[in-house]
Amino acid sequence: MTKKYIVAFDQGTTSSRAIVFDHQANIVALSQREFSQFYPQPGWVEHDPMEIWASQSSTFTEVLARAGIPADEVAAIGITNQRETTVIWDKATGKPIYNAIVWQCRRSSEICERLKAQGLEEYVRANTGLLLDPYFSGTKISWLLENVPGARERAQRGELLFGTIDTWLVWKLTEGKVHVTDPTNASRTLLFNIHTGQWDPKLLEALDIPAAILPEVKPSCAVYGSTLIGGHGEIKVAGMAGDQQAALFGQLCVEEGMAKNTYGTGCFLLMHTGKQAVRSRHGLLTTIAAGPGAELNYALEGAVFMGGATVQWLRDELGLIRDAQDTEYFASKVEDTKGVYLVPAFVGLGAPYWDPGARGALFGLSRGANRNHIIRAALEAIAYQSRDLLDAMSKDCGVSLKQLKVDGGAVVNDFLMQFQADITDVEVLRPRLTETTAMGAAFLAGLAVGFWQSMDEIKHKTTIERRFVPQITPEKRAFLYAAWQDAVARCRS
Ligand SMILES: Nc1ncnc2c1ncn2[C@@H]1O[C@H](COP(=O)(O)OP(=O)(O)O)[C@@H](O)[C@H]1O
Ligand SMILES: O=P(O)(O)OC[C@H](O)CO
Repeated sequence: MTKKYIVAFDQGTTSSRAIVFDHQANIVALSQREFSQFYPQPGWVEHDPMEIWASQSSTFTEVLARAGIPADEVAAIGITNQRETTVIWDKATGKPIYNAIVWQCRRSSEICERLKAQGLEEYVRANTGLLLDPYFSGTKISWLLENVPGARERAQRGELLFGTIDTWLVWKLTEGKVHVTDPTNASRTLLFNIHTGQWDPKLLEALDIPAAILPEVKPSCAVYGSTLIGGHGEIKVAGMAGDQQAALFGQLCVEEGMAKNTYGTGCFLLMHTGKQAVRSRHGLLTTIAAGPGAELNYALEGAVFMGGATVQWLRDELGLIRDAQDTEYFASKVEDTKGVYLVPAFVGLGAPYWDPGARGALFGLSRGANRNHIIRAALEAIAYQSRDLLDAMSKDCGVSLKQLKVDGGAVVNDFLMQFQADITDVEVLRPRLTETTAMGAAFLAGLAVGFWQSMDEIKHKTTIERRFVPQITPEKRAFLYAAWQDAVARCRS
């Protein structure tokens, strides 16, 4: 049977998606399932790993049915995933010992403070490119080993395995045969030395994590194993990257200085820095970029925790909208926010502030402020936070970006994209296919199995659908942004 398709699994924070791509990198079919979010305490966020697997595997069956293709026409499955989210499971039974601790979860703040007190921050910064913040997997693993009864002893006896979601999915797909991750995901764990490309023994010791629970690290573009999931023989599992690095690759930002911003649950601005691991002096992270080869490439990254999730908050907690897309309609009904600013520091602030103790606030309410102003302020907050990242990146690199490639669920919102261009004074480029995260995973998988032969072949497979050009005056931009900075300052812990 000729292999005509690549399927990408895009396991995000709010939903699991499976997308079938053909040889032209067109989307043939898509299937998506949301899954449960658990908030057991303020600032804590969990997922059920079994529900993640069930939602992801069912999207595969569904997407093949929608595309009307048999599983044996699939050349490979590529994987991209929410990063940092931590699962520990029993090697023999496959049962998770606890829920997955999600990247947004703040429960390991105290462990971070402990490590800071031990003077570890500089070592972490220099060797992992990260900071001591509960965002990253390492302290989530420590929390699980400290708090789940018997976990440390079981880990020491070699009975448990750790994985981020990529690792968990490959392990499930291969029925427990393959325990693997890639450098982009490994570089988010706090345990991976981004210069040597190995797990770092000093950090494993400091966090008291047995090396035996860690997966093997293989290149992002490689064949990891095969799966019987489609029920029609073996399909290769090949190519994986954390979702932000997959989006960078899917946007074909593969050379120094190329950048993209993804608007999903969070917002993630990444700039490729080639073979150079640039150290930020303005609150950004150094991370590994995905590429077609085995050599390590790097990126600078700014991560904002509440991007599209701010819109979910308007919908689920305030009941101001019924659907995320309603925000565009309501925000456009008013000329401005009437001075209302929302700082969505609901789980603290990420880059460039790194303030886990900050909390959200709504400022500037007057008697005439209504739902439209609050909704507009929520969308503007997403763009303001992205400007914070862009400014930090410009300071680190000494150059200002003129163009920004965008992707992710929220970029369909024209109001948001226009405001982003206005407030940053940068041209915002929206691609024809905004599923660039999945496309990045598909490219990695397709290159790994020879479905596509080279970067040259995939280079022309993405096109721009719309350019958003800045339209406000420099004075207005400066006025609006100064008030945002003031609002952020008032939310700091
Ligand atoms: N039209 C829209 N306007 C603003 N936000 C939107 C819109 N559509 C979706 N979103 C937001 O985008 C996010 C979903 O994007 P997605 O890329 O699927 O996220 P993830 O990969 O993190 O699960 C949600 O947080 C949702 O609130
Ligand atoms: O699920 P997303 O797309 O918001 O991405 C989550 C990030 O990978 C967290 O670092």
